[in-house]
Amino acid sequence: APAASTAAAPAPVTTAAPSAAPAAAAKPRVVVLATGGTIAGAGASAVNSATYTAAKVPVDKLLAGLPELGNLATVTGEQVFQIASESFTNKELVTLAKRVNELAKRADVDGIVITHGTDTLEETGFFLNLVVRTNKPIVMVGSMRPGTAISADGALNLLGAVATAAAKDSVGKGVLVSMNDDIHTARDVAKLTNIKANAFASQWGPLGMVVEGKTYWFRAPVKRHTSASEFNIEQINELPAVDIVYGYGNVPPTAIEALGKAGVKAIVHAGTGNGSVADRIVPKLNELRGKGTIIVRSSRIPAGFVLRNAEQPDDKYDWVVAHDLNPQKARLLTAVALTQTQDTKQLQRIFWEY
Ligand SMILES: NC(=O)CC[C@H](N)C(=O)O
Repeated sequence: APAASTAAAPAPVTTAAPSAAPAAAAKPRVVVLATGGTIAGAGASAVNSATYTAAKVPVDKLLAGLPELGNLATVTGEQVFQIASESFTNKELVTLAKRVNELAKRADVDGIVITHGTDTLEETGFFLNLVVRTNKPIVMVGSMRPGTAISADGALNLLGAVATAAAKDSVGKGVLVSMNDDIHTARDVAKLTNIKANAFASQWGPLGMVVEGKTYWFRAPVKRHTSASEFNIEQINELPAVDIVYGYGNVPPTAIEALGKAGVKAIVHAGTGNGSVADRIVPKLNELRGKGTIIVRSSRIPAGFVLRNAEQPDDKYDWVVAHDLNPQKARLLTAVALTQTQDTKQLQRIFWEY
């Protein structure tokens, strides 16, 4: 058998028998970073599919319960946090992104899986997609039922996520979300259904599927991400204050006034319809814009996109539109972009490109 040092040599063009290098050496190495959520949840009984405590089970136990992972990759686990994802703050996002970045730079890591609560999974995934400069697969995964429930979905989702992180054809596709047999780009995906296992959907469709530990692809992202991003977590230590106000009938200006007083750097307005803004709210936003606050016009509608200068004269008001990003993702892109520029033309370019 050839020495192990020849393993990286170009593949022979003959049909000679494969080298007898140990199988373990050829296996992709995947690190599972655990942050909590239902995938680490536990309930009182097997019928408790929706009533349970999230973030209980440590990563070692999750991995030990799924020995089949060893057929796909050499898997190691690391507990980063043990929280429900609604309690994530900017601090956790930055800490996690820095850890993912460190691991992605290591020669002995081929892919990274992040177990996460589903409530803000799309936010963390999109943030990583913007700031971690790597081509290596980064795959987010969660579950809708705790491991103690009948028909728990966590084990299969985790198997799919490790398979996706281990797959060579996942390279360069940015941060992915592997849930319920689907593979989504973290940029497009959102939690759109509660309770049920098919919680996640992308308005432009998933990228592919993962079935019995094998990936199948049908499309690829066209927006800038990871290695093609102008942002880099190595230069980001904190995020500026950016918050969201919601649009609805009879909305008072109270929340906007409070955010203005709190000194937020930007407000994302989650408007009705095509990002429409109530007549009494417009002057409140413009008053803050006059003081330098960035105004981003998004929509509470989960599909379609906000068209610039429709519904509101964005050029005249010097506002930015969120394109097709939902308000929570628009918050993150605004915060990341503000670490580089305050210029609204640049900010709008960034919203078109990412
Ligand atoms: N299905 C879930 O993961 C939801 C549990 C919890 N609210 C969380 O987001 O962490």
